[in-house]
Amino acid sequence: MRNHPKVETVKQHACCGGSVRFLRHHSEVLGLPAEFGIFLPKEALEGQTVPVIYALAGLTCNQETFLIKSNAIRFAAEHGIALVAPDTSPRGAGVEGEEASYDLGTGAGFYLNATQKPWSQHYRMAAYIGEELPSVTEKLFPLDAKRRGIIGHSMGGMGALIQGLSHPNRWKTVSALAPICQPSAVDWGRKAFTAYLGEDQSNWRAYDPCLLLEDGHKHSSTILVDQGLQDEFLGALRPDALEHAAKAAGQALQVRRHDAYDHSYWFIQSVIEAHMAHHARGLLG
Ligand SMILES: N[C@@H](CCC(=O)N[C@@H](CS)C(=O)NCC(=O)O)C(=O)O
Repeated sequence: MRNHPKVETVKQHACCGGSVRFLRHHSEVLGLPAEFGIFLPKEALEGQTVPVIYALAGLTCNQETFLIKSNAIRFAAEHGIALVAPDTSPRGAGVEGEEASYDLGTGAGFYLNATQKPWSQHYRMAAYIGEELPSVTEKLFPLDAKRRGIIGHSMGGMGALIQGLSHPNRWKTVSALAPICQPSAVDWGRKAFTAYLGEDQSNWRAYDPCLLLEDGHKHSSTILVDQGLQDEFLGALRPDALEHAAKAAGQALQVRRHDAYDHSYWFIQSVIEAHMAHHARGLLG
């Protein structure tokens, strides 16, 4: 692999014919050390340039969670696609109260760029996942910047939808698992947006998938969303609102609902194959 002086390999394991690694670097955007996970399929280890899917996890998770629990690696390996899994927030920013609750601060960066003190100095996950991380990983490994997909779960599903809608040229394919679809209208989003973005709700629109659609942002591909109907957070996720907003905006969207499934990675494991196939169609086709 190409050398990059600022990036340190923390752990490395052979997996599904390729390699899963956890790397630490100094993030300029976050102003802190940051860790991310990556799966490189065997094609990348052999030097071929491969497509890549960025995977955003939900509240309380870190750079390991999606790679360990989703079962995505097996299918990424079959398709010859890399996976990149960032953390869900900066770590050790030193903001008072950042460890106090599971849905604000550490583990809950909401994939946005905070504008309000004391969060604004380090809580800049939108720029991190959208700009810095792709630039770092694409310098280090043979990943194709023109064939990037993005997927996420819950808060990360919201992040994937936001990135896909607001930066359609950055991501060729988009999908989400039980995403927070209308954060401005639910407790999770209102709490986070008030803290990170302030009281003025006009500043929330750039981070709300439904409002982005209302404001004319679209992605040229069909967005795939899966949702369990026994999800304990269903009321706060609002897939119906996303469907309405997409219909009104003319955004192609497929929402698949599944009777027995909850919000956990057991649900994700059960639908991940279809998501990897969705990305493979767009990235390899
Ligand atoms: N109140 C719950 C909410 C956290 C939660 O359900 N997180 C989801 C994402 S929103 C998750 O993926 N948790 C990690 C896991 O299931 O391994 C908790 O603190 O455990």
